[in-house]
Amino acid sequence: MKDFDELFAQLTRIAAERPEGSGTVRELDGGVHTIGKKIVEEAAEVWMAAEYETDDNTAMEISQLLYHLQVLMVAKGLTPADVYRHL
Ligand SMILES: N=c1c2ncn([C@@H]3O[C@H](COP(=O)(O)OP(=O)(O)OP(=O)(O)O)[C@@H](O)[C@H]3O)c2ncn1[C@@H]1O[C@H](COP(=O)(O)O)[C@@H](O)[C@H]1O
Repeated sequence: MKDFDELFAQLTRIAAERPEGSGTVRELDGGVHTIGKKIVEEAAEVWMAAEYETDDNTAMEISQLLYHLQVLMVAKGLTPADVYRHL
């Protein structure tokens, strides 16, 4: 099991090393517009899961939203510290 910071470190590494077959690399290559659309889509899936699905499905959709938010952070050069200082 990994936490937010561990996933961010993994995605930062992937962005630098660009391993073959990585979905993260594909998404980063799509750019901020593509990543942004994915975030909106996943946010809607979180909402629908919270209203109509199980808690476990909701947690899974939240994890996917967090992943796509992190991909956007990597694309923009933002770090978790940049976000945490607004919490
Ligand atoms: N946590 C995630 C994660 N959450 C969501 N996703 C992506 O988001 C998609 C889920 O979106 P949807 O529910 O819309 O499913 P979908 O419509 O079939 O997806 P698409 O066709 O839109 O890609 C998945 O298919 C993944 O592509 C993730 N991809 C990767 N990770 C983590 O990131 C790490 C690096 O991933 P790679 O770069 O692919 O190696 C992995 O080890 C995982 O830990």
